[in-house]
Amino acid sequence: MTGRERLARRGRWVVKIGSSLLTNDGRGLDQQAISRWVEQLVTLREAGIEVVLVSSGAVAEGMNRLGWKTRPHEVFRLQAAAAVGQMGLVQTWEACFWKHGVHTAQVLLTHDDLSNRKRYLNARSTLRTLIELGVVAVVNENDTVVTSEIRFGDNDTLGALVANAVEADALILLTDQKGLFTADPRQDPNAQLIAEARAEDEQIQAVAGDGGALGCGGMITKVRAARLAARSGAVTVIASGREDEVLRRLFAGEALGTLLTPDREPMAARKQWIAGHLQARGTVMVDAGAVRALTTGGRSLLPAGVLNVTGDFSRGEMVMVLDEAGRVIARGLANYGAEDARSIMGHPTRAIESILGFMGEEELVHRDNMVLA
Ligand SMILES: Nc1ncnc2c1ncn2[C@@H]1O[C@H](COP(=O)(O)OP(=O)(O)O)[C@@H](O)[C@H]1O
Ligand SMILES: N[C@@H](CCC(=O)OP(=O)(O)O)C(=O)O
Repeated sequence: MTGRERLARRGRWVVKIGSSLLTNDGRGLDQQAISRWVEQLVTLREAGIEVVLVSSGAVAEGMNRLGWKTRPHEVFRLQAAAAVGQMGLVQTWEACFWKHGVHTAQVLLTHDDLSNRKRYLNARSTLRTLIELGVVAVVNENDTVVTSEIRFGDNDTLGALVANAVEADALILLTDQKGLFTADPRQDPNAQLIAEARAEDEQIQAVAGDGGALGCGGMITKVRAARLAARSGAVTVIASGREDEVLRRLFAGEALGTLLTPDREPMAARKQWIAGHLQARGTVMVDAGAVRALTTGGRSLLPAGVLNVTGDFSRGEMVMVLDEAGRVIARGLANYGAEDARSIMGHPTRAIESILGFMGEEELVHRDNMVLA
């Protein structure tokens, strides 16, 4: 399946919208553009895509509200502007989504939140819970508390780390250019659009230049973000947010913008990411039939094959799957928390609803979320 076709499947997208787009090149929040993106995001959700939004623009909108014409250099001024502008950003997103009956949530993150293991897991769990609740998280950097040394600065990197945390299928970076060009089109009118490349390709790093007056990082940070996102198997698209119906058309598989793909098969990358970044919070002991189904049949783990559950894990957390001798045969993300898992273990799938009072997934651990030992 090509990267473009993958976009046309149900899945999870992290959509990042840059400052220059959101603030209409610094003239204030572009309410019309924002409501058009929201309409498209709502359509995607209806088509089964789970959406997390990364919204820049706090500093640019703060500057606009404070009447500042040039971006200050002092961190404390940037932080003050961000604090002012963030109010406008979240108000606008919330009002637009609410017209469609969709709840939003403000999530402000720092570098520490995503590099410290415990906080990373907390942030991941909050984001995943919001997704499950059908709420659109509107993520930005927590500009008012970060110091210059630990700032992301640009939201491309933040978008990629959020894509890792929620194991997204796609990172969509909407910006003011049609995609990545062979040179900065602001400087070189002959620059050509690159339709597709490997995220790891050294050459695309070389052609990416820095940003405009309002944005931070330019294409350099977008290309780096694509490499980061590829670690957990996400494809990245850099496309113009000004293109009519850009999100709907990408979902329809249209070749818009620049597609940057992981070198490894996305599922393998994603599984490796899960295995390397999450700690097991419990164990699930399974019978010989389940061991065979998992190891030689490439199947998911159903509650029927489970003999014992230990630990106190929540839905979405990692568990170790053990055989009857206590050997680890796999690790994977549990679809049910420990208590529910204990209730349904040993029971056929059709009994889940009557035992728990609701029906979640058929599997206790889906094979896509499982890495064999
Ligand atoms: N090779 C390139 N292709 C396209 N744009 C480039 C390239 N190199 C540098 N740029 C610049 O990157 C800018 C987009 O980045 P940026 O200003 O940070 O926007 P955003 O706020 O969307 O992150 C473009 O306006 C463009 O001038
Ligand atoms: N957190 C900052 C984002 C900085 C920024 O401009 O990022 P970007 O537009 O992604 O280059 C803000 O909201 O202003």
